[in-house]
Amino acid sequence: RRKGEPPLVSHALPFIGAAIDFGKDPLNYLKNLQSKHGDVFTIKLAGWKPTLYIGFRLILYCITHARFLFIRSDVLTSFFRTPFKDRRSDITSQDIRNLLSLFFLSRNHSLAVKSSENLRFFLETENVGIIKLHDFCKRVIFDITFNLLFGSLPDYDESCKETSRMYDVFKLYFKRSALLVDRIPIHLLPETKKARTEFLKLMEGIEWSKRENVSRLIQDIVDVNPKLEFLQQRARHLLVVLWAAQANTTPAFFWILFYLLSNPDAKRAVMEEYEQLKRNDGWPTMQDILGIKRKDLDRLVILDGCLKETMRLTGASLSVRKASREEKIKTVDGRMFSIRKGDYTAYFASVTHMDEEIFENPQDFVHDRFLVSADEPRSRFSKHGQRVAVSRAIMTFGFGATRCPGRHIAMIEIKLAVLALLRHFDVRFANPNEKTPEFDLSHLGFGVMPPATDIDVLVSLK
Ligand code: HEM
Repeated sequence: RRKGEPPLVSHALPFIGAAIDFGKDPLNYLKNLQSKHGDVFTIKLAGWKPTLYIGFRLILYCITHARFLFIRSDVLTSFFRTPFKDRRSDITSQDIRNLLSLFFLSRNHSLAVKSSENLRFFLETENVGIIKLHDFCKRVIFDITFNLLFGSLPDYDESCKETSRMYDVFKLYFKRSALLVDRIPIHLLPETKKARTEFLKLMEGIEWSKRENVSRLIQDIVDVNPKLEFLQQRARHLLVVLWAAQANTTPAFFWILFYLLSNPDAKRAVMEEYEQLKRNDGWPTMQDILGIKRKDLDRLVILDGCLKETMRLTGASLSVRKASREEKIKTVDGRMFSIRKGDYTAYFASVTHMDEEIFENPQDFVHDRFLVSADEPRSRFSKHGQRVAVSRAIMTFGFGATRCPGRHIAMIEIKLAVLALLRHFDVRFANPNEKTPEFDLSHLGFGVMPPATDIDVLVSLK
């Protein structure tokens, strides 16, 4: 260590360093180190050495290269402007069809009808069915994301088949993809490698000129290099975007459903608020549902609060930055730390999310934790006597210039999916004493941690 640099934690295992302890129980491990080394320290973690900030509200100088990838607002508008003309007579309820098409956010509301095995099952049979909730969420989010970003084929049935084919391959790739992010070489994961090769081929084979409603984001990527020799690179880029758009949205959708099902008061409050707005106050009716605007959704403050609470409880993003020059970091208590050019720095969101000074009983799901009344300040959270904005208190989407560019899409998508499902279906735990599943820690650091085990839910048409 040079003078002024953060303390370097020593570990019993030289290369692996903190990887095993961090992987087992990250929050307590970091808190323990904090009590020994203070708010800023450097650990060794499987070959790299990130400097971690533990204290909240450190003053961070800008030490990153900005890696912008904006999803343009026209993508959002296109969600709502696209007509949905595929009306099928074999759907059980007009309402479901309309509402589901709304949340599938694209002309091809494929999931509503055919391509989702689960939904098709209960849409077509109207029977009570038991489904695996996490599997269901994976399928739903893939359908939404793929059709939203990549558009769809003009022929409805062909489009549904294509989505199904893509999903079957993607799910094999997705299963172990967390290990790739952890830099495990893909040749050690033969099934994942095979699925990736197959998926890239499917991507390379897409005939873009024949598709409808391709999002601007994807169209721009496609247009950047239309030449044949770059098809493979382009396919890889597309795969990364498709992955990023689902890896966290899927578990977030799972967890909000789980918490709402576990907290009847919360579920009731969410649905009552929705029904009331719809009844009284200018919410678009089913007929003009395409006129729905983001500001309409923003009025569902209870639902918004439940989603924020979900993101707080399950979000474990590790925001990593590489110093592009030598820099000094100043903490709120006035101490300075030197960071070398090329060093990695990291902030682990759970440290804030589980901070007892900011959130009372941080382990609990409190559905109205983020609700404020008109006469209250916008945020009631504070640390060291200073107010903490909600956008700072929840860091599941990361922070700063590289904060997730898909965060608004994700929030809208999840809210609409929750409303559509709970409005039209009775959803209950198959086991009334269902316990909260453990987190799958292999996703630690990415965003939202998925459940380690799936749960059965009982679904029937209302
Ligand atoms: C609940 C859902 C989501 C969560 C929790 C989430 C979280 C994150 C986080 C933590 C990052 C890294 C931010 C940082 O470095 O500070 C990120 C990056 C990214 N996310 Fe998301 N994300 C979600 C949904 C989405 C969606 C729906 C899309 C696309 C439509 C998306 C696209 C991306 C992309 C492209 C990046 C890389 C940005 C860059 O490197 O500049 N994400 N996300």
